[in-house]
Amino acid sequence: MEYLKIEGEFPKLANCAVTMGKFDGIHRGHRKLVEKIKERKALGEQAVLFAIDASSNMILTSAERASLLEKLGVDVLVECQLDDRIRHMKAENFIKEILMGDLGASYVVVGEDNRFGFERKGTPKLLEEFGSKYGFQVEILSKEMDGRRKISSTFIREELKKGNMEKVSSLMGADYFVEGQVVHGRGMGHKVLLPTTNLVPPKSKILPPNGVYVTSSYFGEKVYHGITNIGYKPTVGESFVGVETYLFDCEEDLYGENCRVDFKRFLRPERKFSSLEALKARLLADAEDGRAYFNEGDHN
Ligand SMILES: Cc1cc2nc3c(=O)[nH]c(=O)nc-3n(C[C@H](O)[C@H](O)[C@H](O)COP(=O)(O)O)c2cc1C
Ligand SMILES: Nc1ncnc2c1ncn2[C@@H]1O[C@H](COP(=O)(O)OP(=O)(O)OP(=O)(O)O)[C@@H](O)[C@H]1O
Repeated sequence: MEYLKIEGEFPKLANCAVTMGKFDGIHRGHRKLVEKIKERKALGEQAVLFAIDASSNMILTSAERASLLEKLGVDVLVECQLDDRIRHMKAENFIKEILMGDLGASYVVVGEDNRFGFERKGTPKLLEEFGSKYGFQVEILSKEMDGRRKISSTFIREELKKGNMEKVSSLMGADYFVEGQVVHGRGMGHKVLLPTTNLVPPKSKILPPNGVYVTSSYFGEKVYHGITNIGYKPTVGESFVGVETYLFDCEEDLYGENCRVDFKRFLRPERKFSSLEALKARLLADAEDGRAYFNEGDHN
């Protein structure tokens, strides 16, 4: 996949099947649009995703989103900051200058309530009018629903803030995750409690509430089930929010490795324990709850 971060001028592309929007989280609705642009590859078009980059309070960081879109089969990711030029560009000019002029769109697909351009005046109907006048095809998709509510990044952020990880997974069509390099903690876990892997989550990413979760940790193709604490470790006191995982049945040295932690279910809030012994007893009980989750039904 070609990853084009726009700073100023847009690249000149041609014969593109384009979808556009903010695309934070890549949820089930977004995946439908990605499938549509991929279908157009059979006609010799490039599958292009035009994403506005919000860069803070994200479900996925820009790098995580790029890597996911590459796996999903997007050919070109055009990522653009919502700067003054884009914010003030009239919808008609956005279609003419960027969609038609720069991206050479031959096909555009958006959701039915997509809005773009200055004051969000651009609509799917406007795209259709330009499409029939200038000869590019436009497809408007109905919204992917969860019961009676439309799936959106806003909906996912709300559920993430509640720690409702099963709902988040169902809306996204994949688990919420945190990625990073395994770093050294203070080593106390290993000596007094249980061995753990520590990650420092990216600052731009929204985290679910501090607490303990059932997780799967991926090291390349290798996966370990486990339980993860998000928080400040109040019993011992830490100055930053960490993501710390006890991996079941793992005796490997994983320091320095890249890891992706997929969040499955919230178990309990983080709390301050009166002693490390009390914390350890709780961790062992949490581990039993975590193992029970993976023995239920088809969880993996
Ligand atoms: C699954 C899990 C749950 C945890 N829950 C808590 C908690 O509720 N309260 C707390 O103060 N620390 C909690 N911790 C963090 C421990 O305090 C931490 O493992 C210990 O302080 C060792 O940290 P270190 O690796 O930085 O030495 C938890 C850690 C894990 C892995
Ligand atoms: N549930 C959905 N079903 C189909 N298409 C969708 C759905 N949600 C968004 N889209 C479309 O995906 C593109 C990107 O959407 P965008 O990320 O901007 O909105 P969103 O997911 O509703 O997020 P937010 O809540 O932040 O507005 C747009 O074309 C939008 O219409």
